[in-house]
Amino acid sequence: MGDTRVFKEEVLMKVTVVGAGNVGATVANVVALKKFAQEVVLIDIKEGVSEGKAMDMMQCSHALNFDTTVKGVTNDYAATADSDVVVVTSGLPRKPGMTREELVGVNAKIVKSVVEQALKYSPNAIFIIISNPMDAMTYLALKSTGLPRNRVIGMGGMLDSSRFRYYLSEALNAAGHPATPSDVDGMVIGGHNDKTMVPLVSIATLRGIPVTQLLSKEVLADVVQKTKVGGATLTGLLGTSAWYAPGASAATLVEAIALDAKKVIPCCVYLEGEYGEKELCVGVPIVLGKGGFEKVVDVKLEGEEKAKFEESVEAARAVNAQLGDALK
Ligand SMILES: NC(=O)C1=CN([C@@H]2O[C@H](COP(=O)(O)OP(=O)(O)OC[C@H]3O[C@@H](n4cnc5c(N)ncnc54)[C@H](O)[C@@H]3O)[C@@H](O)[C@H]2O)C=CC1
Ligand SMILES: O=C([O-])CC(=O)C(=O)O
Repeated sequence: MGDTRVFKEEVLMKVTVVGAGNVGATVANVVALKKFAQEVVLIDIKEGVSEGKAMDMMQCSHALNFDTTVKGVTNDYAATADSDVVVVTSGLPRKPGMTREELVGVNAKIVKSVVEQALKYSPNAIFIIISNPMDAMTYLALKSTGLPRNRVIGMGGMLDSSRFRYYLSEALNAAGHPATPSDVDGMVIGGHNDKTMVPLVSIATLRGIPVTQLLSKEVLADVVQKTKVGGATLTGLLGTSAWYAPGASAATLVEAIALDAKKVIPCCVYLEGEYGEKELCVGVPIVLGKGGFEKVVDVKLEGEEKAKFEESVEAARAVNAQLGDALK
């Protein structure tokens, strides 16, 4: 079968994934499949679950040809020491009928405690926050650790943009323009919530052709609405929230860091005046490379999209206000 190792000396990356549930296990699995990391440590509080999932993944390595070591541990942060990236998925998922924001109280305690423990053992790590409500959890992780803002990144925009591309491709196909989600370019910014995320219709394209030239206003409004409630739709179908696309999206962020890819990806980061905002974390396009986020990319927002982004910022601030004592 030959040597399939793809590690370069400078890409000997160690990744910790906190939470070995649906999303965390998927992140670990996709990171291993992508073959850029030397080691993935999966950690959970449930006895045996991380160990079992890691063992199951390692037993894929022959069939799927990867050399990453996946290790599972229960509560043993020493095993996570010197990780380059820590992905935080620990916490409750929502059930059908709930909003992500309803998870704020219970997940704030979990996220604060795991970030503090992980940081003790991996003082140089970049943190990727997944737990919901993600924008508030990213803000909490940043404020409670005092880390520089480039090392605390929330994942939501990558996933919401994938859903936007998916729904755009469906609408394009129905209108007689053959398209797969990967033929479509589209970005979602703002908060990761059902009501105020901002799919940027004005700059979405099918292989360079503006979708506004191919789809009616009514169809585009429907695509936007489906994108916004994409997570709730899946939660209704599954009885718990989604994991395949969330896991793949998080692994893609880890990969961009590992390979110093300098990819432009919408992520939730702390703003210091960009987009006219400060003192909160919300989704905007950033350049992602080995130092974490290297810069915020400015998209000139106009008209309705600008107003919608401002609404989204206000919604994110309102959830941050509920963090209360967790921020102390
Ligand atoms: N940002 C995003 O785009 C997305 C966020 N999510 C969020 O990710 C989180 C995880 O979702 P799922 O994996 O589906 O849930 P899950 O219930 O399948 O897994 C969560 C895991 O976290 C573990 N956990 C709880 N407290 C812990 C602690 N203190 N330390 C370590 N592990 C702990 C649990 O034992 C469980 O195994 C939820 O908050 C969900 O809302 C889910 C999908 C997308
Ligand atoms: O919908 C949820 O609660 C989980 C999530 O954030 C997503 O899938 O977008």
